[in-house]
Order: sequence, then C-alpha cells, then structure tokens
Amino acid sequence: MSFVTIEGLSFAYGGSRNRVLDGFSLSLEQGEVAAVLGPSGQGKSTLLRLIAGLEVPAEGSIAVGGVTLVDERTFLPPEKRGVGMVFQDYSLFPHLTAARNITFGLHRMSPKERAVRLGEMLELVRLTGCEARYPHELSGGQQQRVALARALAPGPRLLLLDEPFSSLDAELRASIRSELKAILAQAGMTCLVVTHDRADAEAICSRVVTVG
Ligand SMILES: Nc1ncnc2c1ncn2[C@@H]1O[C@H](COP(=O)(O)OP(=O)(O)OP(=O)(O)O)[C@@H](O)[C@H]1O
Repeated sequence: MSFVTIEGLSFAYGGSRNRVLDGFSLSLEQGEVAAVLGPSGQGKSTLLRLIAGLEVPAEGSIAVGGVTLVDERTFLPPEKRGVGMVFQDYSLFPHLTAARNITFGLHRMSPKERAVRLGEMLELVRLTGCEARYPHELSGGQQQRVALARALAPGPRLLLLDEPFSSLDAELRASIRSELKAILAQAGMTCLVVTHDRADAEAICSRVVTVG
C-alpha cells in the first residue's frame, strides 16, 4: 500500500450540483514530491482543503501512513491529521516574530523542546539570525521559508503547498525553486504541490498529476 492513498474523491461546494472533484484518485510513496497541475478553477486548492480536513468530501477516502483521515465512516479533524499546509499568501501572523510564527503550533512541547525545534527549523530553511524579525521585515522568499518552517515544525507526515511561488517575482522564483526542492529533500517530506505552472512543477517535483 502507498504512503498516501486517495481514492474516488468527489466534492461539490454547498449544495451545488457541479462537482469540483469527481472520483479523483492518487497514490504517493513516502518522500515523494508530486505536483498537482491544472488550470484555474479546476479544484486544485479544493483537493488540498479536503486532505487538510477543511472540507468534507461527498464520496471517497484519504489515508496517510496507514491512518484513514476520511472515508464514509471517519472524519479526523485537521489538527489530528498530521498534515502541514502552506497557503498561497503564507498566512503569517504579522504581529509575531519569525520565531513566534514558527513555534506557533508547538504548544504541547516544553519551552526547551520548542527552542531546540526552532533552532532546527531555522537551520533547515536557512534563516538563522532572522528569528527576531517581523514578517514585514523579511523578503518574500524569506517569508515563504518562515511559512515552510512553521508547517514543518510539528513534524507532519504530509506537507501541502498551495501555489508556493505565486507571491514571488520571476527573478526570485528560479532561485527559490531549487532552494525549496533542497529543503523538502533534506526534510524527507512527502509533499503535494499545487501549481498552474508546469515549469515550477517540473523544477521541484518528481511527478506531475493533473486535476480536471
Ligand atoms: N468556498 C467556495 N464556495 C463555492 N465555490 C467555490 C469555493 N471555493 C472555490 N469554489 C469554486 O470551486 C472551483 C474550484 O476552485 P479551486 O480554488 O479549488 O480551484 P483551483 O484549481 O485551485 O484554482 P486556482 O488555480 O485559481 O487557485 C471553482 O469553480 C471555484 O469557483
């Protein structure tokens, strides 16, 4: 069995008869980084929201690492899924420093464990020394890496990235693609990356799947 198994996933928004996803299936091996490619409005973000537990599918199932997240009998809430997500706009807390943003979800750790984890994450995303800065004091690429560190800090089993380059200018994109690829490989993360840009998909992912 694959590490991530999505089978027959269907979904329509609030009472609409038009299905955004209709019988979508996908398998991922552990450590695999795959892109979900497709034009605007085809349901890429919706797929991530279903995996994260922010929407409930009409049909189908999702399992990660042998644990069923959702099927006809089960619905694990988002915080119990072990799924990290980085949104298009990064959704950093503007009033918190980089360090506080990164450690935000680590309330179950002791202060000492939290400090160790923060150090590891800063090193992984190469932001050591920037921990006291607020989001507006960081470049777009640095903000993205803070968002990545925040999603990775609790040790998710699966990471979801929604349009990771949409807020970056073209020049930054090229260097950040390879940086992101290296960070994901170093963390050994299984990752699903939503994008509408085939070049982005091919630069960081070993596999491309399409929706729609
Ligand atoms: N909260 C919502 N309520 C109703 N319809 C929605 C909602 N969110 C998205 N949709 C619709 O569902 C469809 C799929 O949207 P989704 O955001 O998943 O597409 P996408 O492929 O990620 O698009 P994009 O590349 O533009 O982000 C679209 O037709 C969209 O208008």
